[in-house]
Amino acid sequence: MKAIVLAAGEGVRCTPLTNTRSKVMLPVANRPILEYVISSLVDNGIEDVVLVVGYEKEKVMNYFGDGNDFGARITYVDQTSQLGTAHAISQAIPALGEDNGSFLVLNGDNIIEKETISKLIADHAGDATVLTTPREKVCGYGVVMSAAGKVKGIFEKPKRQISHMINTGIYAFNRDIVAEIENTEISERGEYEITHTLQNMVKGNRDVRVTVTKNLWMDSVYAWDLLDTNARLLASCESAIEDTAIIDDTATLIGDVEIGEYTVIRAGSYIVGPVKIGDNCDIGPQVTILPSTSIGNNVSLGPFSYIQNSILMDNVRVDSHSHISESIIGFNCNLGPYSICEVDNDVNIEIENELVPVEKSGVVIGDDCKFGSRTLTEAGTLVGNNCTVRSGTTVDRHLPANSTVL
Ligand SMILES: CC(=O)N[C@H]1[C@@H](OP(=O)(O)O)O[C@H](CO)[C@@H](O)[C@@H]1O
Repeated sequence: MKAIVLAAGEGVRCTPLTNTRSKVMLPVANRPILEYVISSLVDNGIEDVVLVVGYEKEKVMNYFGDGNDFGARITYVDQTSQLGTAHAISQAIPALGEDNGSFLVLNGDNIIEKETISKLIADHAGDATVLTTPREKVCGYGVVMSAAGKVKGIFEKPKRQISHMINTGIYAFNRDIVAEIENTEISERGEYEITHTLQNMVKGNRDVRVTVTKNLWMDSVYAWDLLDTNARLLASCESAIEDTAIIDDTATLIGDVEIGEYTVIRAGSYIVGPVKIGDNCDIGPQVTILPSTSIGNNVSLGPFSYIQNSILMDNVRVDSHSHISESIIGFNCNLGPYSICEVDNDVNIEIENELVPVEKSGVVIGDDCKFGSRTLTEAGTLVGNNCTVRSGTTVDRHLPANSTVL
């Protein structure tokens, strides 16, 4: 069996983190989201992967290359205009080659594990099989109604809660889906949607089946949702310390802590897992890192800094006495001494002209930002890429990319 993975979209609601890379390349537990999808395929014996790329495709292609390092054989298909999921699949099908057997389709931006798709692969029969999962809130997803294992209706982002089974965006199709896709009309959202294709098939009495997974399937709709996904993935990490790492005798490590190559943990630092720390990091002295935190490669944390439930991407530098909690700090950021990322409960974050309620929030900072000393960034603030925040200032609203706060 071969697989088509859709990885062409931007993920606009994950702004500012998706301003220079697509959502599939955002790191959680120090791996891009797409790597979890590829691994779950390879673990199920599916090595031939057609990857549909588009937005910021070079970053995807540079990371995954021909797939060899990940145990896969990857063929890339460039979707130059993003005209919907059915369009993306139709562009990719020729790259499956002569093989006329059934194939899988997956979204590249949902985190899954091996078992999530094992049952779909085993169960697929009929013309198409849709993988669903139960969710209390189905808003923003495709919703599936079924009886006796057959799909009775699939509705894209309905206004009413008509079922608790959501479409995971993972399917097994027979090759003759091509003709069905060709007959799919453009939707009211202006796209060719595979859910529309499937609904047409149901109406035409084709054999469209459903299978359910209760295994891992996580979607990060907004940037701050990555923290939940990160915590869930870290929960299954195990202690592992590379031989080349240097841990001072007076440092305390509790629970599952992963430490990469050549990383130094200096005197008096206190780390409570689950925590992942990448390669070549310089931590401490006297740094506190609490669950559930992922720290990328080449990160330095100055004395007395405190990090909790956060994601720090590669090449971040945090100076002494800084406080980062419930926050995401993008690649190559520099936070001066006494930088505070404030945390608050019940914050409403404005995004894409919508106010989104968040139970507990810190801040999200895009790539290449520079904060001077003694800055305070208020809870729920999104800072775009390449911003400069001068010493002693408070950031109390979203900053567009390339802003300077004096
Ligand atoms: C047209 C289409 O394919 N919609 C899918 C797809 O929605 P997006 O908004 O494209 O992410 O993925 C969802 C799962 O993440 C699924 O629930 C939905 O039905």
